[in-house]
Amino acid sequence: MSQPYCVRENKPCVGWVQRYFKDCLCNLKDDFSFAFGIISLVCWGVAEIPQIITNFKTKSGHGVSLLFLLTWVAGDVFNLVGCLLEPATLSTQFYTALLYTISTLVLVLQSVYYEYISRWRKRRWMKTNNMVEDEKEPLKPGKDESGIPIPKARGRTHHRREFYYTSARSLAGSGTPPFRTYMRVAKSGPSAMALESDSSSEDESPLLPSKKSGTRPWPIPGAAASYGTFLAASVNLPLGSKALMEVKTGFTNRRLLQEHSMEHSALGQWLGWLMAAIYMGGRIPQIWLNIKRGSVEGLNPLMFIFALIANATYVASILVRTTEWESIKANMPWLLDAVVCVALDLFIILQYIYYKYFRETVSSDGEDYGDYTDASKEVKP
Ligand SMILES: NC(=[NH2+])NCCC[C@H](N)C(=O)O
Repeated sequence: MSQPYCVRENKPCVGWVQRYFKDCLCNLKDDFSFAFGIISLVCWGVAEIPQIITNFKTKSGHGVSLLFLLTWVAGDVFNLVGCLLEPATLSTQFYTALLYTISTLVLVLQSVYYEYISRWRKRRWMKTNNMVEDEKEPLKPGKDESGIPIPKARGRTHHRREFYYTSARSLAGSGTPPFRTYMRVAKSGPSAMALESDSSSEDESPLLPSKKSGTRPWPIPGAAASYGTFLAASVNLPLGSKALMEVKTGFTNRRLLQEHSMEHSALGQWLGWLMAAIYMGGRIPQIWLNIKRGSVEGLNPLMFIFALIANATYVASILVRTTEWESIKANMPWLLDAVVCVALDLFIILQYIYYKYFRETVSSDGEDYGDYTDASKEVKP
């Protein structure tokens, strides 16, 4: 097989880059573009690790919106397929997509574990314990119970706090869900989701006294379902369509596709735009969660700092490579998405600074999940 060659520069491509990334670096612009691509790849590679560690330390995933993570996963799928089909995308783009899909899956699984599986196990354990206790003791209101501001308890995020301030007996009543908890009509769209207040990660409102009972039912990811409906409806998934066949064929060989780029780039573009819409919309649940809680505890800002750098260098890698309109146009969904995400991540980082340093009443040891230790200050009226 002949060594790929830079025609204009009259020299061979950079060997290892060609070998591992199937990319031909011919000049300084290409080198810079590739370097930016690698920075982006590394940043995405590490971006989610701080959050995974924070979740692990707090044994919770309440700081990050699960909906946000799910939109990442959904966008990642379109991104991967779009990158495969669109020849104008760089190979670093594809590898970056592969890398963050994997780390996001880890983060999603971890959050689901802490927020649902582990909580469910705790609740089961509590129930069993309460039943045993109820058999031993006659029913009488505990003296602490009257002083407990149950409606203000922040429930899910602070399940440890619940254990301290909510009596075993009041927890035992939690089998009865608050009114309408289970009979939720699926609403679509972020605003509808925002109105939901008693399920999923987005259910903390520490600043406003809640009208609902302090005892909490097993959380159903209602908002997740609503938002999923919204996303599914807005992207109009191409299942069973001719497009799916094209994707199947496309997977077989990216090189082959490049030869027939005109045939397939339309689908690649289409998937790219779907990806962009999903990614851009995905930040909304996180921004909303922060606003609703009036707090950023449990959220690791490093994830958004890395994401910001990763998105910025991603844009740079594309724009430094070429300023030809044709290529920029083909990369438009990826460019626009990354630019908008930079702005949204900046917003989230500013939100973090605001809530952490200007609004947060709890002073912790510098860790944003430290409020568990100081829960009484927030819970007591
Ligand atoms: N699973 C991921 N980290 N996906 C990366 C998403 C990239 C997209 N530009 C965003 O910032 O949302």
